[in-house]
Formats: sequence, structure tokens, C-alpha cells
Amino acid sequence: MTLTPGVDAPTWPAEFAERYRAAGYWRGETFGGMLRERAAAHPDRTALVDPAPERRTWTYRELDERADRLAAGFLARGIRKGDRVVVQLPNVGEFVEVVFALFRIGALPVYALPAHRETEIAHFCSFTEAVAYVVPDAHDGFDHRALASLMRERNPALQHVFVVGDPGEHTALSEVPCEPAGPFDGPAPHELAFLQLSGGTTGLNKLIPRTHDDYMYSLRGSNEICGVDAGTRFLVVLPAAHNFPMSSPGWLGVLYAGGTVVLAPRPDPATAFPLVERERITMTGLVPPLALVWTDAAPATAHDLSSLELVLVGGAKYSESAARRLEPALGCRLMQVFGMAEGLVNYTRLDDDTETVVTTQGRPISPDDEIRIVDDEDDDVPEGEFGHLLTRGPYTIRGYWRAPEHNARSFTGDGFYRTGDIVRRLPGGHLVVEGRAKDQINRGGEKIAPEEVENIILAHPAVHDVSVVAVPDAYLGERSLAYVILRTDAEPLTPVAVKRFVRERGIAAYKVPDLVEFVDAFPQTGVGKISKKHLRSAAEPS
Ligand SMILES: O=C(O)c1cccc(O)c1O
Repeated sequence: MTLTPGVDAPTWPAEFAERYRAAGYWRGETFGGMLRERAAAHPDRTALVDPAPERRTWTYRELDERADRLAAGFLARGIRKGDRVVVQLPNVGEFVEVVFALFRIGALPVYALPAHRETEIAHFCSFTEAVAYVVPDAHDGFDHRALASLMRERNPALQHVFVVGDPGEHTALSEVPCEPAGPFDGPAPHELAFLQLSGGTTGLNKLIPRTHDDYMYSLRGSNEICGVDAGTRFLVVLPAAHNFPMSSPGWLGVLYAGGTVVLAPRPDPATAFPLVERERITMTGLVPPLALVWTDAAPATAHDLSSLELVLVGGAKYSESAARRLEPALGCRLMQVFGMAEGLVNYTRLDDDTETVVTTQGRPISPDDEIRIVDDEDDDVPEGEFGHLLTRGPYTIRGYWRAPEHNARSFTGDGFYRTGDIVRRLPGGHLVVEGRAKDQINRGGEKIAPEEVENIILAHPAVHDVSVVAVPDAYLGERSLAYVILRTDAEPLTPVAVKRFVRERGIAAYKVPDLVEFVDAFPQTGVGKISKKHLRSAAEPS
């Protein structure tokens, strides 16, 4: 199995790769090597804190040794460079240990979210031909071991299930580590480090192949912009597998800088505020709905939040009025971040004035992030006008993993990624996100592909047709609404029955439609396609 990005996915043409190396963006680092160097430079500094249920800490030396021993154990069990391993862990220290062990041998973590269920996990296991699946025993009332057993039955390639906690019929992760036999034959910096998940617009998630070189640059650039250094104490509030808390600047950025990462088991103020106080947290990242909850809860809290210096907010639309309230309520700086797991990340800057921070979504990390804003014909719009955002650069992928047809649609011939976002650019280079052209719902930062949910509802025998659309929501930004046309001969269904049907199919709970409405017909576009835009505007609150 090869790790070379050009084989399973398009990669940067040689002249771009040379340019990015010459400019010092790609420096030939790998994640395995990075942790090794940090452990040598400052072995006794605290790298990681997992505060629950009992506080556990890892120094850089301990994390490095743990990664070595786990890597040796994975190798002893036959996991090899290039193999894919689906990692579905909540915010626990083992998540960080496992991914560094995989980085070290060059096996590729496939980052599943804790909320994913049978539909998503089955896709990740079969599509990536994963050889192993790492799960908690149970989380949020769901037994992951039972799902893992089902995945093993269905996927002959899936040979190992490693469980954090009580393993049941599987292998306890704690049984895996062993003494390394020698140095690891790890990946090269230009090779793939992991597969990240796309938000998706068409059915199942596409997988995003990121290399050590390119992702490391996005960390370094993010650290510089956010002021991350060895003194940073970063609270991981969102699920650690999301690209935002992982890399913008995220727990990987903070480890790169030699700071301390603290994992919050839950994102609510009742959990997070005591952690901010006790762990003297200086920085965190939130999605807009959480930023609202924190902003509302902060003024009345008994906890001392004064260590907080910077809160990043991104992942979905953040209203200007909510943004204005954050700094006074939390007593720290706000930074907006508009990013995507495919690459491009924009930040407002620490020296931007308040107006810029609350009204824009920032500007790109890199001077070599190429931005085009185009009309429907791919022609550049006049400066300052709205259009489709296309981008190309030193940490933006040139194609999804094993998806040539999708790639032909999602990338231009000269390698620009079609983000699907509608933006305009201000004179200083900051972008304002105006909306979205792609068929996707952004439910408080969780991205939903309507087609995936539609396909599930269509499987109901009483359903003739369905269209799932976004509707505005004051708290989440958007919620999902399923318009359902029933068969004329079918017994009437209730909205609750539709939602239960979707849930029972085994899908992440955030994808279950928030609302279900029964209609006789959909609005049509000129070409006879369902007009999503029309359905969306029909659902605007009047
Ligand atoms: O995917 C995202 O929404 C996102 C948001 C902020 C920062 C990122 O890196 C992201 O990937």
C-alpha cells in the first residue's frame, strides 16, 4: 500500500511543491518526528491533561514514550504503514496517544466523530478498507463495542477492534503497548498523515488526504497568527477529531508550540468554566452556538475566567450582534476563524480593530493562499462583489481520496478547490462569508449533506419523495427540515415517526431532521429539478 498522495488522490504538481518548499512552508517535518523533538527539547513540560473522571497528565516525554510503545504494539499486531485505522474516540487522552502512535508508523487515522453511527462508520470501514477500528466502550449512552462487532462481521479487512475501557469481546487498548524493537520506518513528510472528513454535499462523506508537510504548515501559520507559544494552555471543547479544534490552531498546533492541551469531556459552561479556572486556560475554540451559551453564562459565573486571553469562534455563521457581546462577557479577545478541512483557513488578526473582528471572517493564513471570487461561469467578479470562493495553496488539497468523479466537479482544471461558499473580499483582504452555494446544511458547525438524509427517508415505504433543506435558527444558525411527499396509497405518517425511522437506521443524531413537513408537491425549477432555494425561502420565518 502506498502513501504517496499522487496515487490515491491528486497531489500538488512538482512546480508547486518546489515553490512551497523553497518558500519554507513545507519543512520536511512529520508528526512522529515533531513529538520526538519536543520530548527531547522539554521532556518534563506538561503536554496533555485529561481531567475526567480522574485527572491524568502526560509530559512530552511520557506522550512520546507512550506513542512509541503503542506504535510497537500496533506493528506487532500487523498494522503497517499505509493501513487505514478508523479512530472514533471522544475527548480522552487515548485519542492523542493513538493518533501519534499511528503517525509514527505511518498508518492513517480516519477521524470519525463520536456522534457517528452505523451508516457513517460502515462507510468509513468499507471505503477505506480499514484494518482496525478504535472505540470507547460506551459514550453518551451508546455501546460502541456492539457496533464494532457488526463492522467486523461485515468487513473482512477489519481485523482489529481496540477499546478504551472494558473491551467486551474485543481487545483492550491498554493491552496493546509493548517495547519497540527498533526505530520505526515512518512516513516521509510529503506522504499522507491521515484522512479527515469533509462536510459532504453528496451522500456519504468524502475523505480528505492531508500530508505531514501541508498540515504542519497550517499549524505553524495558525500558531503565529493566534500567538500560540509554550505558555499556551488550550482547552479542547469541541470533539477533538474536528479539523477546527485539531488544527486552528487546535491541539496539534499547541503541541507543536510546546504548550499544554486540556481535553474537556463536554462543552457546556458547567463543565468547561471550572476547567478554565482550575487549568488556567488561556485559549479555546468554539462554534457559534456554544460561544452564545458561554457569553450568556459568563457574567453570572462564580468561576474565575480571567486566565482566558483568546477565544476563536468558527465553523458556522456567527452573528455580528453575538460577536459584539463576546469580548465584554468573557473578558478576552475574540478571533473569527473561517476554515475547512480541505485546507484554507482564514483568521481575523490580533491587531484588527473590533469592527473588523465582529464583521468579517478573516483573511488567509498564507501569502500563497490564492483566492479567486468568481461568478457562475468561473469568471472573476469585480473586486468587492460577491461570488463563489475558489482557492489553491500550500495546505489546500488538490483532490479527495479515491474520488475522481467528484474531484472533477470540486476542483478546477488548474487545481483550485471549489469551496461552495459565497464570499466577498474587503480592501484589506478580509473575507465576508455571505452564504453558501453548495447543497449542505450547517447545523451549529456540524455539516449535513441533505442527500444522505434524503436517501434514508426515501427508504421508508410510505414515502414518495423527500427534500431536506436548511431553515434559519436563532441559536444553531441553521436547522434541518425534511419536506416529505407521501405515497397516495400510504397510511398517514407523523413527523415523529419519520424522525424515529431515520434514527433507527443508525445515523449521527445531528443529521436527524429537526422538522418534518408533509407537502403535496415541491416547488420546481425551470429544468424540473427540486428548487432547494425556493424551499429554503418558503421556510423563512415571516
Ligand atoms: O470545517 C470547519 O468548519 C472549520 C472551521 C474553522 C477552522 C477549521 O480549520 C475548520 O475546518
